Amino acid sequence: MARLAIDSGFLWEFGKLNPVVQDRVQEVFAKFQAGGSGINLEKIHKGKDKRFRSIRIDQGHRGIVLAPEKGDLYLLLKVDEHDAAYAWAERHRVSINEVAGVIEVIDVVGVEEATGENNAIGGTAGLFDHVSDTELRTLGIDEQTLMFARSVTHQLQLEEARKRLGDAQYDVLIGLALGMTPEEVWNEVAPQRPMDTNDLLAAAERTTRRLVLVTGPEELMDVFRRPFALWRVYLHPSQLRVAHANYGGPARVTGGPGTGKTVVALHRTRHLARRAHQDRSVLLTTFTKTLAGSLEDGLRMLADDPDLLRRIDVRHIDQVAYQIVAREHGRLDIVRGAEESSRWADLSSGAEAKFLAEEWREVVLAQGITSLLEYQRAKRTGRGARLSSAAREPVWEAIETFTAGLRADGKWTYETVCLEATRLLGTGGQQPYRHVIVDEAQDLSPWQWRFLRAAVAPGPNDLFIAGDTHQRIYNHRVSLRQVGVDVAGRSARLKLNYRTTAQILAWSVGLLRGELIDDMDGDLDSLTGCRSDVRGPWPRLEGFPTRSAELSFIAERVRHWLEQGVEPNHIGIALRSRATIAGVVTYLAEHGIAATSLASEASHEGKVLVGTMHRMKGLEFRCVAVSGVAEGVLPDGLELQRERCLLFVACTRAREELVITWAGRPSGLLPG
Ligand SMILES: Nc1ncnc2c1ncn2[C@@H]1O[C@H](COP(=O)(O)OP(=O)(O)OP(=O)(O)O)[C@@H](O)[C@H]1O
Repeated sequence: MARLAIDSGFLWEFGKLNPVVQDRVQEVFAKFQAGGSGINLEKIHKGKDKRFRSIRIDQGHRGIVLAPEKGDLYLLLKVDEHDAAYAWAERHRVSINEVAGVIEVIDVVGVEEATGENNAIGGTAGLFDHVSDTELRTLGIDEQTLMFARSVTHQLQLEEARKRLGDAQYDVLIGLALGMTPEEVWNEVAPQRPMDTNDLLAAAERTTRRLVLVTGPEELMDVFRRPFALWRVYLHPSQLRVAHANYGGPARVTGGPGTGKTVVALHRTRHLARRAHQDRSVLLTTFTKTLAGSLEDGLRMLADDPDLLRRIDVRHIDQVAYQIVAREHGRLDIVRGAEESSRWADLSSGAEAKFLAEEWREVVLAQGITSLLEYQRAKRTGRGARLSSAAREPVWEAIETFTAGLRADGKWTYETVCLEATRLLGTGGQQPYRHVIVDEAQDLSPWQWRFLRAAVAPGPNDLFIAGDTHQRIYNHRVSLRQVGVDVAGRSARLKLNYRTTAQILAWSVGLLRGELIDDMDGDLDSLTGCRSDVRGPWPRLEGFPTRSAELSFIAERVRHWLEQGVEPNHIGIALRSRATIAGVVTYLAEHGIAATSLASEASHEGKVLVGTMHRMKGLEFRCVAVSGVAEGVLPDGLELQRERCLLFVACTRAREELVITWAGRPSGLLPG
């Protein structure tokens, strides 16, 4: 039975194939792995690597495989339409990097072209003039890449050629370009142990960044079933470092959209659970039920050992707090939005009632205020007109009446549940968790943070926080230090986006207009350095005179994507308001496209998914239409920032294609 190592490029192509061809690929390679008859490996005469063979998938498609000179390990490198697959084989070569010992797939024609282009432009000083040829060779740079390196005068040229170079050689060059000394680079890239660089299997085992080794048919099928879920098996070194680090206290990971923060949170959860001893001692949590559900799905893809899973609790924060309080008080009667508003309205009229509700959340709860005196001393930044100390007295009284009313009626809001849970944990209650991992941390409220802080004993690896303040879609502005979470010196940032094309990412980052947003730790944060290696079309922006013309365009686009073989539930339509979802679902149905609301509990299989921008948080689709981005009254200040972030979140859900549409005039949020 042949052993197979599947290259990430192969899986990426596979994931994009029409499902019928995908089935055929699976069949062929399952047979191949089993040593089946009728599978022919054909030599590729013009291939750049004499070990390349082509394998027939169907009439129109070919796979490219590297057949070993000795041993039984085959590398699956490429699957594509006939001509594209052959063209690939005529450009690429596979080699083992002498220093790092990993397998590199190099676009040798591309590197030659890039060298020629750079030389034609010329330039004053070479970027690597300070490093000698010998030093470059010692670091594992091959002769062709050496010539390329000598042609580079600007870091951008290196970035542009990144996809063409071998991974390990790119790492060396970028390290040097960023000012590391050859010794420092050597310490980063060279493994500690000596190794045999002729052994393909050993090299494949070391190439965890881009190769997945499969030993049996089940593993092969599992990899094919989830072609985009490569993160399960390999992490980028920068991700792995964070996921497996040993931290003296709270730590966090930040990074732009799609950089793998959730993936790191999942790996860290598994890592800590493997070392934990008690059931339910590791909490993986976030701020909504939907997101907790997708964390649970992700975790199940990563771990199937029931003993390990038992040690992990995956629930959203309100639910965790609810259980702690319910243990003490029995079933809780939770007051929802409308009833809460009417309770405020009983205390005051119209705008005043709304003001009271906001004052309670944004000042009193946010700062953990428990007395009139504290309230009178409190800062009310961002809350509009000043309130004198005397004017605060009746406000405080009204808030106290509201909370006392809830207590008297045996009713709760999720906020009061959270406060009570924190109180119970503080009064002798034992901290229920050894480790808490929080995803989408930017949207937690201060009272939820205080609760989490109380739910885990301070100590090594107590809290791990993943989030991106550019994706904050609710109003909470938290200073981690003020809620007792100090991540100083334990913060890492991820920069490589794995989800979105460079075009979608760049355009979406433009929506934020370079806005600097707080980093929850007293500083400002920007998305500088966040990048993607995958290319694709630029987002399409389309305005229409009427809403029905807009919907007709969306239906046409969706149909086009479906015809391209994109599965219906890999297509998402994002809307600003919940009220418009049903209309879009019906419109698509009337035009022969099965669709459903993202919020629907029924199966999403075979249906295009329509949802609010809020609901899209944390999800991803191959193709996304953001609809209804029309002119409207734009708020200002923080509200405006939040609207921008929301549109940014919706747009960065798209892996490959993004369209933005509106009827009438475009929204002022779009770049002019
Ligand atoms: N090392 C990796 N290799 C391959 N794919 C990866 C890797 N890390 C992440 N991904 C993929 O990138 C996508 C985004 O990852 P993830 O959802 O963890 O990012 P995120 O930073 O949490 O995003 P967001 O902030 O936008 O919600 C996912 O499809 C994930 O499978």
